[in-house]
Amino acid sequence: MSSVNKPHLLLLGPIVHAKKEWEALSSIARLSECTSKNRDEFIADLKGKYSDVFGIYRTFSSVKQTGLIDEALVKQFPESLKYIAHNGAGYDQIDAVACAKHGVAVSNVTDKADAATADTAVYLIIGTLRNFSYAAKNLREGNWIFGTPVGRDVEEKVLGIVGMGGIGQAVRDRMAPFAMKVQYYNRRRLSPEKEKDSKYVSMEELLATSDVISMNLPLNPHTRHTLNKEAFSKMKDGVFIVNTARGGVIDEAALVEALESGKVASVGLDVYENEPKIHEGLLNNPNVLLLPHMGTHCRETQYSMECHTIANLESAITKNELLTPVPEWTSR
Ligand SMILES: O=CC(=O)O
Repeated sequence: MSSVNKPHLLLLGPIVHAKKEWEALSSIARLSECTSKNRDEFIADLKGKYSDVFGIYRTFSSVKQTGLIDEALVKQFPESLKYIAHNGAGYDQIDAVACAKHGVAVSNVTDKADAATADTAVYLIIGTLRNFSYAAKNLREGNWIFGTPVGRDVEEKVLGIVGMGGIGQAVRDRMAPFAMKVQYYNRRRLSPEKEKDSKYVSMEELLATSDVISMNLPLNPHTRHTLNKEAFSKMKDGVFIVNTARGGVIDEAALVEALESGKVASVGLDVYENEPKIHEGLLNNPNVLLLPHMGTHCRETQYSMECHTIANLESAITKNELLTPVPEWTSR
């Protein structure tokens, strides 16, 4: 195939670990890298040098170049654009319904992100229960253990997992050997093979009976602020909350209020409502464990996520379908 006849793939954001695999796509595609510096420039380029683009590889950080892939942006897409392969499990930066309406299929990374994200949740669950973040800071300040509040045992605590997809199940599998009692809420109950020893409960019951609540559901218009003021009021006093999903599934202001009142004993967070901004009430609270959205920040996971995203585009070119299209596309 001569270069002019090959479909045009646009790289939006960096590929760090799978450069060779991306380059290898040049046998079937014309590859280019997005140079637009902001949304206005990107929209102009969609009418110029990207006007024949067939597929886009995008990363979470590329939002700096394009803004959200919302309906307004989708309306600017050239006719030629048929596929967006997102390198990430969560694709809340993309209005996948608007894309589907305009005939653009979107894929995300499915199981490749599960293990590393679940490992992060495990760290946050144990770390918040045991006050490890507080203790580490105290030690560095020369206070040894003095002043570190006494923690809580992990064993026998009831862990409530909200969202029992691949990541939720991986959290369950990791925490069961720690003798936590695992219950979960999911839109649909899992099959007995997938459910294993975890107990399916209503959201109301999960809120009322969990000692630790782990958020593992995607962010979308239905799940925004799943934990809000009302939800916090239904929880046990002194509950622990962990979030490795997306900040927006929790109302951060209501969370800070619940922490300040003691309703919530502590939180372990990897994600925030307005990243990279973090609520002052969290930043200034020594009794919380905060990470900078690094659930999949490890080499092997990032490599396999990049490869998976590339494989989605390869499949788009060779088979005219994505390997892991998002549900908004399959159910359109
Ligand atoms: O946050 C990370 C991801 O969505 O993969």
